Amino acid sequence: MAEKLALEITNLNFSYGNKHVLHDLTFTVAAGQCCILLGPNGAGKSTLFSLITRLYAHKQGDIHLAGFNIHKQPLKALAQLGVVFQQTTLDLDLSVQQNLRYHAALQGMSRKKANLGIQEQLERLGMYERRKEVVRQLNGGHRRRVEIARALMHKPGVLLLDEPTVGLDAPSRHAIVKHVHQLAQDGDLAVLWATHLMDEIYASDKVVLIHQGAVKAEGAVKDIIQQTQTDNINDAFFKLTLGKG
Ligand SMILES: Nc1ncnc2c1ncn2[C@@H]1O[C@H](COP(=O)(O)OP(=O)(O)OP(=O)(O)O)[C@@H](O)[C@H]1O
Repeated sequence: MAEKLALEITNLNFSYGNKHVLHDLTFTVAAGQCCILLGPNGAGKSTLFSLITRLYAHKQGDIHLAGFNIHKQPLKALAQLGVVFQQTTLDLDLSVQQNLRYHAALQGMSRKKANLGIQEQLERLGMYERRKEVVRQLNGGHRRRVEIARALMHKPGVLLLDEPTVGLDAPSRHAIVKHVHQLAQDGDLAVLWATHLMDEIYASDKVVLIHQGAVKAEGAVKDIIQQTQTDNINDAFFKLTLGKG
């Protein structure tokens, strides 16, 4: 059976003024797939996320979410998108539940639907018992889980996470990585996870390696290792980005 494509990036180009930073980027993420967007600092990961979320508009290439072109059918396309940004955007003085209710109200969800969504998402992330706690009291890892729950409340088909483990300690990082992989596996959720940390990659993941705004390798972890004739994804990364290995 053909894969159901949730995110399609096709020949995408982007410049800041006359600085051309994305070069003919093309790759796909299927429903149920966890795709690691791996790239060193300055590779273009955040720029790509800004284009997918329509913070910036691209002039060349296409982005489709669940088959909807983000230029031609922006509302339908963006309804398929959940995003966890690098910087936290929770209100620290509100409880977990209040943060999520506020977000649900902005999305135009009824109170009943919001409550059901909040319960469902917080339970999946092991945070439902903590819904009445003020966010300021939560550690970084638990705050991240609340942000993931918030991003999933409207049941998007695609979840973008921009370096979501920055600043977290090792156990919290490990827990977030595990949770997100589980979310992709359990549902039909396509995950695009930007990172430069190799230990966040599972063997079952798809990897898109970008460097200087261009895709240098795309595929299953084992295929990239084979293509680069290296022993592990770490060495493959260094070979493709530094020409070493
Ligand atoms: N607002 C901007 N104006 C001009 N150039 C920019 C701007 N934002 C990013 N860039 C440049 O675009 C390129 C890609 O940057 P981007 O932030 O997308 O990379 P990144 O992979 O997200 O890096 P990091 O891991 O450091 O966040 C870099 O050369 C960067 O200097």
